[in-house]
Amino acid sequence: MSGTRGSIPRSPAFDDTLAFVRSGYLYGTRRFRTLGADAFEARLGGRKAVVVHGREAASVFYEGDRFSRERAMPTSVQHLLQDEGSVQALEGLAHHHRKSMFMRMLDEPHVLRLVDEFDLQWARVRAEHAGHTVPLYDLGNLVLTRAALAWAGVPAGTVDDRELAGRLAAMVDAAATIGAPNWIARSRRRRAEAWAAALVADVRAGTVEAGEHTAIRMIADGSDHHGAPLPEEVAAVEVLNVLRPIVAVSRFLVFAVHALHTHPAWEPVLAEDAAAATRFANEVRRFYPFFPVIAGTARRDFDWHGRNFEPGERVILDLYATNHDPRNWAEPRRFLPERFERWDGDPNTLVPQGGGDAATGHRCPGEAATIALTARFARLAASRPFEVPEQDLRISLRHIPALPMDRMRVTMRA
Ligand code: HEM
Repeated sequence: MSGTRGSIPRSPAFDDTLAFVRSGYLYGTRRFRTLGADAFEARLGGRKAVVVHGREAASVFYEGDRFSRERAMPTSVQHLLQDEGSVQALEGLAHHHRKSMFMRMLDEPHVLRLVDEFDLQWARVRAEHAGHTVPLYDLGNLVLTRAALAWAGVPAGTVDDRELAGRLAAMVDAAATIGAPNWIARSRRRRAEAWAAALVADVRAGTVEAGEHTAIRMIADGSDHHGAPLPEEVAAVEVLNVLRPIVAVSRFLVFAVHALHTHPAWEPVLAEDAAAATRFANEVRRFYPFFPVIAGTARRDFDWHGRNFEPGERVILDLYATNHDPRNWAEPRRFLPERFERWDGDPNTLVPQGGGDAATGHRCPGEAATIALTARFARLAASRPFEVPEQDLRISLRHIPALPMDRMRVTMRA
């Protein structure tokens, strides 16, 4: 264990937990600025961590198999978002094998089918709410839940979709909470897991039919890297790992409408040009706040930044600061979709869904689906299916995960 230690500055506070709670998404950005460094050491949640950001940091964090997610995030976050036995908890061969299932499930033909389901469900919900003023966030959760269920191959009528939408959304909404709200969301999650486990059992027993290439079928038939079938509870966790994040795209739908409302010049452009809608979706993902950070635990000894990292050390990659890093993004605080006309596609500069390579590391396998759904909805919204009434459009960067104050209320046209 050679190498130097201490070339990375320390945060001035003994413990940064309160600073993180107070500053939210801007916690890292503020410390990087005052310390004049792109990495610093801090105590967070009573444990030491090295907080890092930027292109190079994202590459070290995501490439080269240096980090696991083991004991990296507080259990309150871990249990709501991924949970034990999930792809995110795996490393090496086991991870590679499970990840390939997700990559197949979320390839281009599957993404196209998901967008088609989304279109159908949007048309249905739009008609159901004609003339009403509703929070777009809640509507998005419902549309995406229905689309995800149909796409995944869950037979219609086997689950209360409104209730499931609430449970899936709560897993993300309550991830950063502690105490009662977190416990309530975790108990709602356990009920969703029980439903998913029963569904997997029914698909395996043949009492519920799921189409050949559907996500439910692929997970029910899934095996580990030794060829053994996935235990029912692990398969259930992975069912939720597909449904929950599809529903989470609702935040980006809201942000897309926020962006269109505040930059109306984009409306005619999006209506005309599908490629512009993709650039718009990417700028939504870069500009607006979603997951602030991702934590990892070093799996082995390595040197970075003139410092030696030991196995078990915790590193926190600041995703928000990386997405707003002026070294890679000119005028990072301006919403400029046209910047993606010239973007070089570097996997470690645009990291709202992680960095590196999705097939080999922990980068999100659902990125293409997220971009396609957000771009599709931006185009739908540009055709003005609703009015945006007077409301509080502010987005507090202190609240994780962020949303506009009034959850983006819209009045659906008849
Ligand atoms: C709402 C948009 C989304 C955001 C902001 C998001 C964000 C992320 C991030 C930051 C990671 C990396 C976690 C890490 O490094 O440990 C990740 C991983 C993951 N995401 Fe997403 N995601 C989104 C949508 C999706 C979708 C649509 C799916 C699937 C349908 C999905 C499934 C997953 C899975 C299974 C992983 C774990 C991958 C692994 O550990 O190898 N996500 N996501």
